[in-house]
Amino acid sequence: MTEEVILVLDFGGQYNQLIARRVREAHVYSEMISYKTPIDEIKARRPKGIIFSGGPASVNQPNSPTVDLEIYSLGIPILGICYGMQLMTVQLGGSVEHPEVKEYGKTMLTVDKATDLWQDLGGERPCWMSHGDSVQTLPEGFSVAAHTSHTPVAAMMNEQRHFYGVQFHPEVKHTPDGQTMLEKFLFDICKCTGDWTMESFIELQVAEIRAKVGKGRVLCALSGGVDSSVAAALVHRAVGDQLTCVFVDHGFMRKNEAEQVKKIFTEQFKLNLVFIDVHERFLKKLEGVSDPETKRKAIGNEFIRVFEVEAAKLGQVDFLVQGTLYPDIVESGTDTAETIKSHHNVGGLPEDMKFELIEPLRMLFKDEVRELGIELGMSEEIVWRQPFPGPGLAIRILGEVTREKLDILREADAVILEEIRRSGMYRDLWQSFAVLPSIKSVGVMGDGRTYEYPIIFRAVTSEDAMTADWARLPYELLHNISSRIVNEVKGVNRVVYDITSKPPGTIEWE
Ligand SMILES: Nc1ncnc2c1ncn2[C@@H]1O[C@H](COP(=O)(O)OP(=O)(O)OP(=O)(O)O)[C@@H](O)[C@H]1O
Ligand SMILES: O=c1[nH]c(=O)c2[nH+]cn([C@@H]3O[C@H](COP(=O)(O)O)[C@@H](O)[C@H]3O)c2[nH]1
Ligand SMILES: NC(=O)CC[C@H](N)C(=O)O
Ligand SMILES: [Mg+2]
Repeated sequence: MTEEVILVLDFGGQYNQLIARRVREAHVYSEMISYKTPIDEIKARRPKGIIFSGGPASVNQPNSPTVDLEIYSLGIPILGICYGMQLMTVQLGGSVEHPEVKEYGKTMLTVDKATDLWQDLGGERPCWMSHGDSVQTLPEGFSVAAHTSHTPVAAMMNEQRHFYGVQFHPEVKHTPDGQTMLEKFLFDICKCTGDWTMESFIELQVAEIRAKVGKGRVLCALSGGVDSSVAAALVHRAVGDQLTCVFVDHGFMRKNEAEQVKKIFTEQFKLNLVFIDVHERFLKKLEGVSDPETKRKAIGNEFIRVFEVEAAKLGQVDFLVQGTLYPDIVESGTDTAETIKSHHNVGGLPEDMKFELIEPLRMLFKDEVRELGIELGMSEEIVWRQPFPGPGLAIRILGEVTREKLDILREADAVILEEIRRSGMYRDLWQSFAVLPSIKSVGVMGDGRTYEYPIIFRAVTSEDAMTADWARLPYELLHNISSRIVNEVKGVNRVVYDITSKPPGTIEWE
């Protein structure tokens, strides 16, 4: 196995990680790193190629993100996408301007030079655009590879130096030939071999984890969800008995969940496993807290404090494994991306945490993790579980969390899951769950007036949680869920269905 890597320099934007993911789909390992990464670190990785991502800034603004000029003298092929192409243009002596007409969405591209990335791709083909700035004058040694009706330089290249720029986004599915172009960059230009597989990812991670941990002890935060289960299996393969998994029952789990996780994990895995029930502690921490970010941070903090107590019982523990995925990181905010919500395992961690984190999945998306889980021989029952957020029901109760609201929500949620499973749609849905707002409405039941909570039912489809759509469920199923909740769950007199996609909504309500 070769250890070739393509580095993606991140200049911002919520969807940039898709670039690295598309490269991995071509069986070449890829990671996205901040544009601020020092050039020496980039050189030390010895990438076969570098991709500059798009980003929200304009290269003509003062203090817009940039990269060390030395990058152009390393002899490594570079592909600039959108902002990345504009940056390459100005750094190499060309110019970028802000024309009257902007291009957003599907646009026809005319290929002028069907060589290199466009070998066998001549003529007209659709691409997906999202830019306000455009290349005005080419840097020396570059020629136009493609244009559109509004953008004379929609793609450019310097064949000698192996520098390429595209104004459009080859990483999105709306550019049908995008993957083909990327693959030409990887294989024809960067000369990658394309022998990267999940199996090789496992080998690489196992070796890295062993080197990092040495003879140390490791704690794994295990929720029974897909990500932490896969992370635990991977780390266990690397360090065996040096690993202890800790499941925290914070009281915000779903109906019977703690028992189910206990059963699955003691039956299927030979891991050191500790279950701790600290629901009183968590509930107390959330007393009087209703702001979503405050809640998330309080939960993230408390998780770590609980792990510290467990670690102390084991003696010296230096490492904490979490099943963090890429979307958790980007939503929590990065150098370039705005904070949407602080995931408990990223933005919610306390500053004074002493553990060193081991997060082998931090570059991956959920479907890649599922593939990895299957490769590791995990059961479908675990691999295909719908995601459940670490803070659990606490972020599905809008406003203050109380015992009463938790009980109501838990029962309503159980009805939903039961009906969804019965309908055979469980796997088709990314998530399906109940939310409890802290408001009440008037109803009439058995000729009497009621004044009780509504339940919000949310069901979404998604590929990676970065975007999602509300599920078009059959009316009959909606009816069953609604009538069962109102009839069976005390304290609820109304059910509403959330028909908001992401964006503009998020999947969870807090
Ligand atoms: N109840 C819990 N006990 C211990 N660790 C937890 C718990 N809940 C979450 N975590 C930790 O936080 C991480 C992030 O949670 P997240 O819900 O994103 O992942 P997951 O539960 O492993 O998988 P899934 O996304 O399928 O629910 C987990 O991977 C795990 O390390
Ligand atoms: O472990 C987690 N800790 C968190 O703090 C957290 N917040 C959201 N989520 C899950 O992330 C995905 C995207 O969620 P949103 O669309 O609500 O931002 C969805 O799958 C959410 O369930 C979390 N998972
Ligand atoms: N998507 C992008 O990278 C946009 C680049 C730049 N902000 C522009 O509008 O042209
Ligand atoms: Mg989870």
